[in-house]
Amino acid sequence: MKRVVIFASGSGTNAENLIKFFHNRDNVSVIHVLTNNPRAKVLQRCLRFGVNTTVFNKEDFIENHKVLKVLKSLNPDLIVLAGFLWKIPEDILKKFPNKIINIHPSLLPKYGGKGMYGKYVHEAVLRNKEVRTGITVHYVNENYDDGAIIFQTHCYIDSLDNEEDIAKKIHVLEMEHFPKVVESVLFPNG
Ligand SMILES: Nc1nc2c(c(=O)[nH]1)N[C@@H](CN(C=O)c1ccc(C(=O)N[C@@H](CCC(=O)O)C(=O)O)cc1)CN2
Ligand SMILES: NCC(=O)N[C@@H]1O[C@H](COP(=O)([O-])[O-])[C@@H](O)[C@H]1O
Repeated sequence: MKRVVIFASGSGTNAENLIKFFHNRDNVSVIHVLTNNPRAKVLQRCLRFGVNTTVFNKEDFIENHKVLKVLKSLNPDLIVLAGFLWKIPEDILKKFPNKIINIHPSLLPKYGGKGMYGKYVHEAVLRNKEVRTGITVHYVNENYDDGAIIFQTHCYIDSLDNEEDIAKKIHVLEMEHFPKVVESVLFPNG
């Protein structure tokens, strides 16, 4: 059984989508969700599906390595960042090399890096009058949005689209593709 752990900071629609996708599989389980936000809606979603959660603060994450200790006890095969808004620190990266992936709501390398998350990405895409945007799933390294790209797919931006319209198009792509990308990472040989 492949063990998947998710980090999320907000609504958690991607986390829920992954939990549902793997819910009745006998070879993959989303065993735990961690968040830095005690008010994150992802916590309610996990409660509904009986998925255990951990809420942590900056000290646990960076100073006392409590999050690393939790991850070691969980022993995940894959760590998935799904709307997680803090930088994964060196200690976790070193402990789980090539085992951490992230979903980003743009066609990297464009519109990535510090400050580029959620609506800020869509606003920048709009501001620059892009005709296409999309999603990228990539491995996580010490920088934001800089790791090896695993998957990308795109959608088109219509002239009347606003930031919310783009967010909806991105959401559709994420719901459709992310679980299958996670599965392909877990089982690279099919
Ligand atoms: N080591 C890594 N950690 C994380 C990565 C990564 O690629 N390497 N990806 C991010 C997710 N992400 C984009 O996909 C991202 C999230 C947040 C930010 C950002 O600028 N955050 C702010 C803090 C925001 C807040 O606390 O509300 C900041 O760092 O000042 C950029 C990119 C997850 N972790
Ligand atoms: N740079 C990271 C970033 O912007 N991630 C984005 O946050 C959203 C989380 O939605 P969710 O909480 O409903 O899954 C998703 O669109 C994800 O691509």
